[in-house]
Amino acid sequence: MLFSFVSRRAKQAPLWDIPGPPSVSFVTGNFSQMFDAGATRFHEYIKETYGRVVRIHGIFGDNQLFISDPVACTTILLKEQDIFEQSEWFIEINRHGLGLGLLATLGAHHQKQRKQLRSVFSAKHMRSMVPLFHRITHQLCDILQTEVDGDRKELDLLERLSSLALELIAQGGLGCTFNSLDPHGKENEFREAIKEFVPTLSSLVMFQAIFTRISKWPPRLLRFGAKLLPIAMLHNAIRVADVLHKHTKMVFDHKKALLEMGEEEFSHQLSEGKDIISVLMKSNDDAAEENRIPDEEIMGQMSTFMFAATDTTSTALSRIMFMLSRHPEAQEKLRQELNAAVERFGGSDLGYDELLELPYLDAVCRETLRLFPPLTFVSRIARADTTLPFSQPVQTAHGAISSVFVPRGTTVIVDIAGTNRDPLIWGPDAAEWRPERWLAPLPASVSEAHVPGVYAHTLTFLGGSHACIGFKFSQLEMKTVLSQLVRVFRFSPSTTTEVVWLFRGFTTPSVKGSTAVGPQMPVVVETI
Ligand code: HEM
Repeated sequence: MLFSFVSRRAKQAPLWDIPGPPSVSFVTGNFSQMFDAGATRFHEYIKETYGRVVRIHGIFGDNQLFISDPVACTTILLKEQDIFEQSEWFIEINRHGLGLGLLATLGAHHQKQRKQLRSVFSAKHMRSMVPLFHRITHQLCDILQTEVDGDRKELDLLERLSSLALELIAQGGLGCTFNSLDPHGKENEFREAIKEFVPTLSSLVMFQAIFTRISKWPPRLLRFGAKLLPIAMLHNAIRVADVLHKHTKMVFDHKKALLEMGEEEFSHQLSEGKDIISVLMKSNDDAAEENRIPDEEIMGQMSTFMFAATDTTSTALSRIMFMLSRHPEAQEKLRQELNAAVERFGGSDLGYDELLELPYLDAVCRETLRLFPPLTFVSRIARADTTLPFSQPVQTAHGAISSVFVPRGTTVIVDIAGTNRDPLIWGPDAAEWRPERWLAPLPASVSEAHVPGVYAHTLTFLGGSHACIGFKFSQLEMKTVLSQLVRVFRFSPSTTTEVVWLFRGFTTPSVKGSTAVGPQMPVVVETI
């Protein structure tokens, strides 16, 4: 272990020349700055100061690259995606915590799973989700109406939008409910376990090296060993994983029993059998034996979707509502577009085609997701020695270089936010929130940059084989929610508190001066 550490440091010599911030700790390098509450500002600072390719220090002087160069990103995410893979730690911890879903597989196994899931995330199927999304959003509107009581009131919108996001994926993804939007709904342990998953993962980071080495041990043995150790966070991780497994199994078994009773019974579910997992199970049932997805993997996808869809969606929705509350003219323009569409189409809820054809609604979503991607970076590890090319020369102490040798084992971090707000791509106003930019042709620099993302020339939903599989689902959720909220209510900033956005894995809102209370986003809500 020591030998491989030392030999990797020696092979990393070419990386030492890449400019970057000084290390602040011999043990943890720049990690505290990379991950603490002010991390987003640090990420912006190092890009502004050192450029699109930055060397940062990891544990014990490990050299890592923080990259927003589009050509380097294309190599990492597309051209050499088989070399730049998720770390073993990420894959193994997800396998133990969430099960054998998309976040726990690589290579051919992962490709096979993506293929199996393609049709359930297709536009054809997404269309049938819209009435369900509307029904859930109506529930939120009813709650807000009761709270506002025909007047205006300051409310923590984050809490309401998080419950909404959870219910959208629970019903749309799994066809079950957590009663998150029921004012009398009881605490639900599955819901709590989903919320606890990210903090639990973060608490285990210090066991990363040892866990990666023993993760293939039989689960019973691992669990037995962990329980013997007097370490509360390990016991907590086992509890969270057990709750997730217990509930996904319960939902799965229920669906399986309905499926065996026949099509009619199956369609009597909350989602009328239109949720993602029901569609998957139905097509699996119809598939030839050799093409069937094992039950264990379907259950793994269930926890994976719950985990991947909840905080990302609530963060995105919160940021959109935050920006609209601070830009009343944009909010009014959106409201007018929505009202005109409802009048034109003669109904109160806009359908799939109508939602997708509204330019300003689309511009508000694109601009917010460009400037404030819920996941601001992703990490990959080079599984083999390779060379990373750049779009423009990087200045080092020994002259300009147009590529760098990256030895096996090096961590590269794709700076999603930095790429999305790069002034060389988006122009001098790249850091401004300006939905209007999407209503005119984009500058040539945008298409010429060839950013390897699946959405709107950005990396918000990433690109390559691990690109977000739920990005169409998520687009539709956001548009459906906005189409109702903005027509029924007016939103304005809190008059008593200031909201600050802090890094907690996702960039989440808090009240300045009371950050210890946890995430919240007070906004004044007024009935129109
Ligand atoms: C605004 C909302 C969302 C954003 C910004 C987002 C972003 C992302 C990103 C950046 C990744 C790549 C992570 C990595 O490779 O390390 C990803 C993966 C993934 N997302 Fe999303 N996501 C969102 C919503 C959703 C929703 C609603 C679902 C499910 C219905 C979903 C399911 C997934 C899954 C399963 C993966 C893993 C894909 C794979 O590894 O093949 N996401 N997402």
